[in-house]
Amino acid sequence: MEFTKGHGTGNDFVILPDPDGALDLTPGLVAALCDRRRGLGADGVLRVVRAAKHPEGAALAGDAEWFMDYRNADGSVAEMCGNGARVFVRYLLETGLATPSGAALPVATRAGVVRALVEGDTVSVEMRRPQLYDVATAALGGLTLSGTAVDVGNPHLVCALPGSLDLAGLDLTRAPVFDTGVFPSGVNVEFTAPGDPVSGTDVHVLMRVYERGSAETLSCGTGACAVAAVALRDAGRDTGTATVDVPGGRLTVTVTDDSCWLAGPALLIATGTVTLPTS
Ligand SMILES: N[C@@H](CCC[C@H](N)C(=O)O)C(=O)O
Repeated sequence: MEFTKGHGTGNDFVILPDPDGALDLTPGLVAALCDRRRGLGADGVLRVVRAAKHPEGAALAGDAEWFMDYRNADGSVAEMCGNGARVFVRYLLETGLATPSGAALPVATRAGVVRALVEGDTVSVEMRRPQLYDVATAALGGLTLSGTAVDVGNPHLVCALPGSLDLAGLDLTRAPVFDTGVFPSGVNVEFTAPGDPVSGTDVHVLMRVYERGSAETLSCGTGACAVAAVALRDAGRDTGTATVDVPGGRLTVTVTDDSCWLAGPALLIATGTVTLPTS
């Protein structure tokens, strides 16, 4: 099987070209590819399939030729992956599956069509505007934190740490416990602390994340969008720009009246072939 490896701010993916949708991408195969000791190692898999050749893609594609079939490292399916979309677009352009033009490139995802612009190392993706919809808690060890539930196509819970706690000191080796009544399909949990002012942006937030299906990752693009929307709300704003620092680097999020732009580096680092047991 041919693969490419790529990442966006350290959120890493195995990319599988499958234009005709011929690959039997089982949860077991995804988990084997993402295994960091016995496989290639990744936070998730991006299957590159022509929208018309994928049962979900065909219904969702609109004007998009390509469908991003995203899977978490444990093999589960997710609706959306912000960093994945940015890496996916880098892959389409570098392999010639899409042609660079001044116009934004549409990509179909389970959360609808997103549109991407590329400038040097930076890939920006326009996604839906995050919807803040509830208050919920996350428990981590002996700590219970209140947070905001946010829909970015996939589910998030954004919890600000009290000033007395150090973000870097949180133990994210175990999954936070959340309310399954609020999040029946699971949730990605972001922990945040305020950052020092950054010129040109309205808010600056430091974030760590425990992702549904992938455990702690170095970055989560949709998580950064959720965090930005909550920080802007807390600053009394509906729209604006946020700098979100994650363990893997820096993302910039711009929330507009009707959408959300996620910008940051997206890189391809290797290509090769892999053979793994499929069970
Ligand atoms: N890392 C991604 C999000 C991937 C999906 C997530 N784990 C979920 O299950 O919803 C991103 O960059 O957005």
